[in-house]
Amino acid sequence: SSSHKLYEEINAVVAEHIKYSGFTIDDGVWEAIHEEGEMKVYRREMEEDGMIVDPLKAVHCVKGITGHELCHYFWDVSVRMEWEGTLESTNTVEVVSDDTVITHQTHKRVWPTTQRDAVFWSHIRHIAGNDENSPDMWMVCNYSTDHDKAQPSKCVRVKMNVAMVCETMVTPRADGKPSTREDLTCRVQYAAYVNPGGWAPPSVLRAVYKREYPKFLKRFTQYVTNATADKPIMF
Ligand SMILES: CCCc1ccc(-c2ccc(S(=O)(=O)CCO)cc2)cc1[C@H]1C[C@H]1c1ccccn1
Repeated sequence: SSSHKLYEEINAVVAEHIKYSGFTIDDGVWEAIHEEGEMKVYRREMEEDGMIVDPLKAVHCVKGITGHELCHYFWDVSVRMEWEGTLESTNTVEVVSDDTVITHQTHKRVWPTTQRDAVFWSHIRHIAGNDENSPDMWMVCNYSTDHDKAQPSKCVRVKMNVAMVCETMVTPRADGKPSTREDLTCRVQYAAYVNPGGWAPPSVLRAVYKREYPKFLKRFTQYVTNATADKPIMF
């Protein structure tokens, strides 16, 4: 229930991501590391106590799906192993409410770094737009948290703050018939702040992120396109 102690933090993190999801990348500070069709991936080089904590931002445009659908599949832990190629295991340690779960997941080891795991709350939210300058958005935030049911493990625990923010464009049909998937475009903004939790060779980490983030975004959006193709539109 929204009285749960987490909601104060959840609301603050959501507000922060809405503030920064202005869908503008001030090119001066963000370095493009990957461009493929509509997908553009950027990073800023940043270190904290000698550790690489490069913030990552990606924008994408996906035809034929809605922001609600993309966020639903990003939030739904039960399908995560189907699209997240770097995951070794995932375990839901608490269902906080019907829009918030706490998950403990381990990532496959990325040689030569030590294996990582993450414990985070994952919250899905619809932000109803009321006019042009406050668009209708769907958002999922994944934010590191502690949980006594998350077994201590051999892994190094990462700290992360991730947001998937989506807007849906529907082109009105000339014939006034109900929209079909050809009329849909989902504009995606993905932001990730991952602190690796322990030292790893900077060059290795930067190479991993440069390789893995575009791969994950491409594989995830393809997964949602396939999963929704023959289903009614979830607006
Ligand atoms: C040493 C750092 C290891 C490492 C820490 C963290 C993550 C990571 C965590 C969460 C999310 S997500 O967007 O919330 C989707 C839910 O899984 C994406 C990535 C990935 C890696 C490693 C495995 C690499 C990677 C990097 C980027 C994308 C996918 N995998």
